[in-house]
Amino acid sequence: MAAGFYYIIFNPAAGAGTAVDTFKKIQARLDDLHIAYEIKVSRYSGHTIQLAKQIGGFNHRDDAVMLVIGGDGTLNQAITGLHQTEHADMPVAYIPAGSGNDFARGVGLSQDPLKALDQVLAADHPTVIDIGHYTEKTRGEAGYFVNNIGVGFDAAAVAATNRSRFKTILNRMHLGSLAYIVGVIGVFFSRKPFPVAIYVGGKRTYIQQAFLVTTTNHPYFGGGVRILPGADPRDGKLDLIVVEHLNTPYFLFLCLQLLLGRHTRYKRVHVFESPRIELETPSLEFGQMDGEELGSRPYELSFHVEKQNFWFVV
Ligand SMILES: Nc1ncnc2c1ncn2[C@@H]1O[C@H](COP(=O)(O)OP(=O)(O)OP(=O)(O)O)[C@@H](O)[C@H]1O
Repeated sequence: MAAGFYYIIFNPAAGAGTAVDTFKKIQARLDDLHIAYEIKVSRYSGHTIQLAKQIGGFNHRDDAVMLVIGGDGTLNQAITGLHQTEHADMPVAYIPAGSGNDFARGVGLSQDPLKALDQVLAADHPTVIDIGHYTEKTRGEAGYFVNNIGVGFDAAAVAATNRSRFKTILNRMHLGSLAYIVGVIGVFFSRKPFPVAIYVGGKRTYIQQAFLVTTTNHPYFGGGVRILPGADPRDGKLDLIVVEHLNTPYFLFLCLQLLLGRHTRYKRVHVFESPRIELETPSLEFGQMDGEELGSRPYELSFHVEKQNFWFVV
């Protein structure tokens, strides 16, 4: 079955505004091909959730696909909104147009918008890919993530990057990953290790000196860093990595090994894989979800994996 209609959700703020050019290219190609669509533009932070709720709530077509043009945060919000309707099974197509685009990397979707559109248009049935669901008990929140949820180092780096005046400039130069690296260096010297308790398969693991605690759906985070090369977004499991910080030189060594893809072989790097994972941090820590800030708090998180219909071929 071919897609008969595309509901487009477009975030013009994604990629520090570079998504606008991407959107124009996609629209021109759809018009050339006489493909039917309707555009909904995200006008403020969080608006994408409302737009996806409207699409899922009012759609009556069996052949409709929701096509998201934006970054990982936009995709997250579109899926979150769709899951608040009776049409959570509507397939989601995606054109990466953000700064990091880790989901596209993680599932094998091209970073080139027109090539990604070719992958979308080549689909004739939904493709099922894992997404994560989380519940955060400290503040009674719940939701979905497509990439990862991090507590500690990466989340502090996201918070620092978002407050950085360099982010917009670097994004305009297509150097969004560099903005994140600047944030990483900034927090590296300011954050302290913290204790974390992990619960997987009925077993509790306590780690006293955790620094990075990231639960991920696929290998990438932070705009292309392969944090967990073995994480597979189609295996029905989530992966959790905890990197300890014993002292600065050793942590720097582990970071170097991470960049070389060899970090998981060291005993101060802990990897857990399961459809269900729980963790608790007693201290106030930063959190991030798909690159969006979750705020600072003691975290009590439960994760499980769910299946989502997507619409593209890889
Ligand atoms: N019209 C808008 N103006 C400002 N912000 C918006 C608007 N629409 C959505 N947003 C917000 O834009 C933010 C960034 O979106 P998104 O994550 O898609 O892009 P990105 O950060 O550039 O990409 P990535 O997450 O892939 O690095 C989200 O927090 C979203 O709520």
